[in-house]
Amino acid sequence: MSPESIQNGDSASKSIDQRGMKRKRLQSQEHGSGESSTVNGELRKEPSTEPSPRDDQDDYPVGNFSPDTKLRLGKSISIRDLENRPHGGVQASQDTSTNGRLRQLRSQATILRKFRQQLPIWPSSSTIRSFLQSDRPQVLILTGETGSGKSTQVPQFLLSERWCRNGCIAVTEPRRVAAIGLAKRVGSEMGVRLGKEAKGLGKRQEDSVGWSVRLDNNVSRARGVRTRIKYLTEGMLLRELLRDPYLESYAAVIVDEVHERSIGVDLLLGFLRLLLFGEGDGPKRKNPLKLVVMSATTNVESLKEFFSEGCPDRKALVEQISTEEAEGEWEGFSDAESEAFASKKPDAPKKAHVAHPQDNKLAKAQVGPVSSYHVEGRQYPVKIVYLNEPTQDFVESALSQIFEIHRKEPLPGDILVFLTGQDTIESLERLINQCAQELDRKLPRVLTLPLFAALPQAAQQRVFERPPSFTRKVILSTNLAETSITVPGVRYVVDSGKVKVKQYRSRLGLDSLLVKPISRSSSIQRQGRAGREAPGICYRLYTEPDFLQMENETMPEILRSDLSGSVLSMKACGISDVAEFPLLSPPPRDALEKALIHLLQLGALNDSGDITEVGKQMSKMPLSPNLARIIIEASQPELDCLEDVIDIIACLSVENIFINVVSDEKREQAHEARQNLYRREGDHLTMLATVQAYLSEHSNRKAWAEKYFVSHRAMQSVMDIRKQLLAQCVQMGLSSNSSFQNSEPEKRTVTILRCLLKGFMGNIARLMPDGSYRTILGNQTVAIHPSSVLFSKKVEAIMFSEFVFTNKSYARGVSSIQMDWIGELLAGSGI
Ligand SMILES: Nc1ncnc2c1ncn2[C@@H]1O[C@H](COP(=O)(O)OP(=O)(O)OP(=O)(O)O)[C@@H](O)[C@H]1O
Repeated sequence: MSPESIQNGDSASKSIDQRGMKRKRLQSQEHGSGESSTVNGELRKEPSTEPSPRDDQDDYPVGNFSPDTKLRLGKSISIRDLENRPHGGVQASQDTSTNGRLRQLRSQATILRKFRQQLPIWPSSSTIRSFLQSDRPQVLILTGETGSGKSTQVPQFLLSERWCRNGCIAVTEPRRVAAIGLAKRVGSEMGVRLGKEAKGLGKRQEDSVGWSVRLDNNVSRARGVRTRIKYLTEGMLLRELLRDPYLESYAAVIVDEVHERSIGVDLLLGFLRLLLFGEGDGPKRKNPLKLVVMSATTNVESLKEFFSEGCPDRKALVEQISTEEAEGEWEGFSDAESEAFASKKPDAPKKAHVAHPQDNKLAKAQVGPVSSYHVEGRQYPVKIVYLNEPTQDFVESALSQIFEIHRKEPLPGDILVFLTGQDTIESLERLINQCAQELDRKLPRVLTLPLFAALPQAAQQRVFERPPSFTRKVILSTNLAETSITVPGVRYVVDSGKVKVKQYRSRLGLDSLLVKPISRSSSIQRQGRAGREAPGICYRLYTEPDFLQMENETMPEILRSDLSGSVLSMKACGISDVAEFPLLSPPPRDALEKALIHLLQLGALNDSGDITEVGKQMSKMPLSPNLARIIIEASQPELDCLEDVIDIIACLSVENIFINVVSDEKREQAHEARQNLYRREGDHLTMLATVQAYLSEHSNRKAWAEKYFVSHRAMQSVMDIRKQLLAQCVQMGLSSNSSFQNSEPEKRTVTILRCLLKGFMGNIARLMPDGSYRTILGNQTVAIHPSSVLFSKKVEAIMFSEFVFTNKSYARGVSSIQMDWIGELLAGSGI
């Protein structure tokens, strides 16, 4: 079985309408963007994946129920019953008025309340609230099994607190798909309208739940609407900090899935610690902020230590606890005691009960600024199955595991498979579709759905939809689905045990992408995507000894990444001495210095290390400093190639716009078909030509993409990102006039490449006499990646956008440049 043999590409065609290459400026409308899915290997045309007005409504994801989940509501109602009713479980009503809609939402919330009451976290509601009741800033570190109800319930528990009555709760999630899914679910549970759907109710206040993620800010701005809970990605809250440094619009912040230790989480924890405890200047807000840090798998002690270090009352707190311990009145909360209390075990230590804040007014006043609590219990068991022998090829093992489950297990029971990236997902998708065509007709059909970051948002949301009847969903995901999300219907998890991680090599100043074993914490999170609606099974495609050898936790991103973006965020938020910024895992000093130097070279900082105007603009963009610098350069009136550069950057933000073909025959066909898109200057201008040709296609973009072996899916994401970047540039007053389009093509090409060079000045290599390329900074040998249009070409120097290390060091996204440009650039940047 070869993964590419299922391609539907037409025979190669050389003729691209040259007029079609000229596009309308600023055009970002999609045409023919209907996404396809594959049911039993047959391509099906689905409705357009462009967000429709219904996408923000909770028509299917009224709680995203799986069809047969019994709510355990007592005798008669199952989720299937609910789904069969319009509006997720409310009697059919012709009343489409606002009041009618609100009534429907409320009935649905009443039904869901019974489900919520069954969650392991439910009995701990008042305990959790009592940790945050003092009139000082407080932190609660909350742990509990996957699926116990942390992400959906904790914000709702806090809403009724006195200190929260007029505020909003921000809940951060590592990824947008989780933020949107949770907002929808919690909106249904609360019985309120979501985001912009809430319009206000005249004299009465209307409560709402919203979300804010890249490309999509769904928060109502209507008068009379109070957004009570807002789910957002960590990056979005960091950006809000730039606008509202004291986060005055929030009464509480909940940082969810802290174990992921993304750079965003670590920076947020640092900013929040400063905001809560001031450190030097005292707390910085009028009302004390409450912070809850949550995860199923985290190191509670290190978090406690981190926040306690920043807390000015720390000494007093420690003394107070120890005095009272001696008196036998206050025990604080050891995990065992909390657990015993939460589960109301008859043998719970009496002292723990006495010490419980909700039961003891004195103790309530003494709950310290930093506490921790563990919620005991999980909803449904998940059986773990290991391989007996290690596998050499996890894609093939996943394929046989999927079909074993499919043949053996009855419906319902969708399968969620964890893989490393878009490339492995797409190969497995093709293999599954091939095998599915040969399936016995008596077996259910198979619907494969990919899920990775570069997928357009609407396509990502499809994994939450209910499959057609007699069909099993097989979701192929990166670690995007690893935490926070509940994919309805999933009973089986297949875990490859691998993840693709970015690793920064500070000596070389280059990022590389590596496939590595996951940590135990990730493995537990992956397992936890089953057992959320019914008992489940997790098939680990590794042996038990391999599991035991895994690192406990994933290495924090801040210790393995280029820190330029983080340092820029700190500088933009007014942190002058970044080495003093509180971080849970402080990175080595030389990594910080490298980042400072890099930002200086980019012109984001001045010689005194202060942020410049250019740096401030860069910090507002949802891009790495390199890419943000390129955009600013391109918007200079004398260069003025902003829109072309945006098209290239949008392509760089997805994994690959071209379909990865494997066999020699297909490769030749693809090469032939793409001839008119290829540019001799290299990959960046080839990307630009491809976007322009795609935009000029008005009849059927999907067919166009197939014909040129271009990934339609990737191009849809490119269109999304492009639209967002154009809007962002307009908002920031960066614009271009049309004269650039009229200038000579040769001159335009040089201008674009020189703009790119401004951001990629660390990624340049020159040709050596022996025919190899060596980087100018770092003196590292790199080869041009086989996927590049410049593969095996010899040019005097190259610039590249990505460094990949597989069996050797490769430059990916390569353009040919001239040595004299480099000379001018280096002279200007003071390197
Ligand atoms: N979108 C949804 N559709 C259906 N059920 C959901 C949805 N979101 C949550 N649930 C149900 O609510 C339960 C609690 O989910 P929640 O996300 O609050 O748990 P959690 O403790 O935060 O889990 P994790 O640590 O894995 O993120 C889930 O196990 C599931 O049964």
